[in-house]
Amino acid sequence: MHDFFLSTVVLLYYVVKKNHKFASSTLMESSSLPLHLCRPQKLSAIINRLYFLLYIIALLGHFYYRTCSFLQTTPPSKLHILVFASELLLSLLWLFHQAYLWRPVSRKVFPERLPENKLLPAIDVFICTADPKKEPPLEVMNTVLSAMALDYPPEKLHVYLSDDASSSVTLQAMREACLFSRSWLPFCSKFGIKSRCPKAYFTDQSLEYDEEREKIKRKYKLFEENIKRAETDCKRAQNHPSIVEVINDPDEGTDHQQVQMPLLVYVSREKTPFHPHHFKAGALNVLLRVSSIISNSPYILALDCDMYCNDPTSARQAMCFHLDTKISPSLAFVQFPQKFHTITKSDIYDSHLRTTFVIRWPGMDGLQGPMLSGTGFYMKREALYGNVSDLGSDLLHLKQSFGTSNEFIIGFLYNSMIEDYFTGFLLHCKGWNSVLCNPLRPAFLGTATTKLNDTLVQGTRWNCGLLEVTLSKFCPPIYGLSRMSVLQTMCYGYYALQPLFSLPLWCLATVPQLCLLNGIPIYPKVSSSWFLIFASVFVFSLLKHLEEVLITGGSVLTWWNEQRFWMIKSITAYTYGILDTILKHCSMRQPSFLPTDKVADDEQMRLYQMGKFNFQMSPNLLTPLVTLVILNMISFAGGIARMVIQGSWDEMFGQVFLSFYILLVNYPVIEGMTSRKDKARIPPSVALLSLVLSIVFLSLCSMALRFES
Ligand SMILES: O=c1ccn([C@@H]2O[C@H](COP(=O)(O)OP(=O)(O)O[C@H]3O[C@H](CO)[C@@H](O)[C@H](O)[C@H]3O)[C@@H](O)[C@H]2O)c(=O)[nH]1
Ligand SMILES: [Mn+2]
Repeated sequence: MHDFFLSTVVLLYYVVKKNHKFASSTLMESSSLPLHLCRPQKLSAIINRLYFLLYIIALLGHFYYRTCSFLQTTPPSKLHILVFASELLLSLLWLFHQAYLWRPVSRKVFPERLPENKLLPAIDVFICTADPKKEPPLEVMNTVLSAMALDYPPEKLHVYLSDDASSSVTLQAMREACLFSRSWLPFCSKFGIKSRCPKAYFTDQSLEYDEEREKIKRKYKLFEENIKRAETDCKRAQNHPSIVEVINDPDEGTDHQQVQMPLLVYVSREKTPFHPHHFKAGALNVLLRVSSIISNSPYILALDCDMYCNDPTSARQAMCFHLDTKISPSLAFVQFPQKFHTITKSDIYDSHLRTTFVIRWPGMDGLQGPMLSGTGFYMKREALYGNVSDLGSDLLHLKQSFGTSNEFIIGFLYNSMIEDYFTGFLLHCKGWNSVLCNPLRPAFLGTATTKLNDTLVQGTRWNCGLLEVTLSKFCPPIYGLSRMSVLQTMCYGYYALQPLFSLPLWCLATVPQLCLLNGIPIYPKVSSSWFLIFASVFVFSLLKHLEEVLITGGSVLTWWNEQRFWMIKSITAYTYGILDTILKHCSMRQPSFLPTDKVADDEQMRLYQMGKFNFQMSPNLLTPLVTLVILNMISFAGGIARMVIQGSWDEMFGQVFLSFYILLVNYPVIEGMTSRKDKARIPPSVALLSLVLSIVFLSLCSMALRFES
């Protein structure tokens, strides 16, 4: 039986090999055919530019009105200045965002036109894990196995796992995974399996099982049990020596009669509590150095430990760009969009990051290329070994920021919590390009955060990371301007300023409301034609967002959820991102990168799937949000009363509507305070505290206003 199995595999191997020869000989004849095509999304570009024109006219009208009314009232009121400043900042961010919409493109690849296997370049796969509790070794091994099973010549594939926890369980799991891969890899190629992450493959209910499939399933179960048994004593060490273990060396010859396998290496770098280890960027740089000695492949695929390969052909797809001599000299990386398998249709926490991967990256792809996104990219190793001189700084200083090696002085950059954005930015500044590869079948699938608290903590970390770059000498809108095109600079500028969204949102959720309660109009009268200008600025931006969502396969519900979550994020994650950065600059807080939880308990998953907000979270994050909602409830009720009693609806309608809109969008928060009785509702203590805070704020400010006038 065993022999039969082996000979089938060997036979298959030769058939495949022969086919490749055939394929490559046809390639020779058709070598003029392109490996990929890039098509501008003409219709989108036309719509976007028309919208830009229309909107800028409305905005200019808006500014004109504000300026005139300032000139009429001397001195202009402080509250009006605040509101206008907020509107200006929002407009600036809007302007930067237009760069993404200017020239979107889409691409198509033809992997079947690639040269024969022996001409393909080698690839080192880097997988990072940091915490066996939050990132269970079984899941990590599934990612490792899916990478080993990539449809690529195995002798040209080297898989490295970096374990920042230095967990013996993970190391043991690697050995188990290596054993299992000896059955799994031949099985995948024999049956041409598309879904090569074992867990994903075995949970697919639609599969029919024959004898061989049953056999491999049993082996997987055994593998799973072995790891699960060990998982019970997972520790996350902070103080440990380094370990580099070659788990499977294809050259060692013990496997000579078996199927050829990729090299598999376990790496755990040394860590001491007194020496900064720079989180994921540090781990990636260690992998860069270790791999440069072992395999030194010219290309690198980086994966987060939860991002398994969902399409084994991604490497070949990426090579369609890297091997195209027309673009390859300046091509640093091919980025695949992040996609997730844990997301429900309603996606209440906007975990898809739809705007990023569906709107912004294709937009940048039409310029100099998308930003580096941490995972799912094929990078040219050479691009990371930068030319130091053009950073215009002394070597010692650079070593402090980027690590102590002379040879590998650049690698992934350290000064920011989001090493991907920062590293990608400097690559683009140095003239490298990138491309987005977004095939129909997702190349990689990961776990998105499905808990509100986690999503916001992650958002805080990202925004703090963004600000760290903005406040450094590499401030994107300034540093980028002389080094890349204006549009590409605007794209980076948008992210550089993104945390600042919190300022206008805080302002517009409090100041017009305060004014409403005190009878101070902020917006033009409904009966005046200026009102129309203000209304169109508001309505057009909503409609444009709706158009984008619908055109890219989303629904009205997606649009509404994204509106809400943008507000929530601005008030919480963006705000705390700013606060964290300030604290860090005053050395009152150490940078921290706690990995997100890749496992969800049943209760949490149930809430998420029902589309119910899970308010079990840090009160620090929840209180500001609830306070603003309560404040708007008060101003809305007060505003209606004022309109009825004084008949001032013409003057006050804008502000009453603003409060109403904020309440409407944030209805889940109101529901969480009032009608919900479950464990994940808003705790009454938080609601009470928020009520007190909003009353104190409103009364103090109202008193100050009276006092002034
Ligand atoms: O000290 C650390 C901390 C994290 N990680 C690994 O980094 C990866 C990403 O961590 P995760 O907790 O999943 O963070 P996310 O916020 O989901 O990561 C996103 O944002 C990061 C930048 O903040 C990018 O590096 C990631 O690729 C991107 O998916 C995981 O594989 C971790 O194991 C380490 O190796 N060492
Ligand atoms: Mn992640």
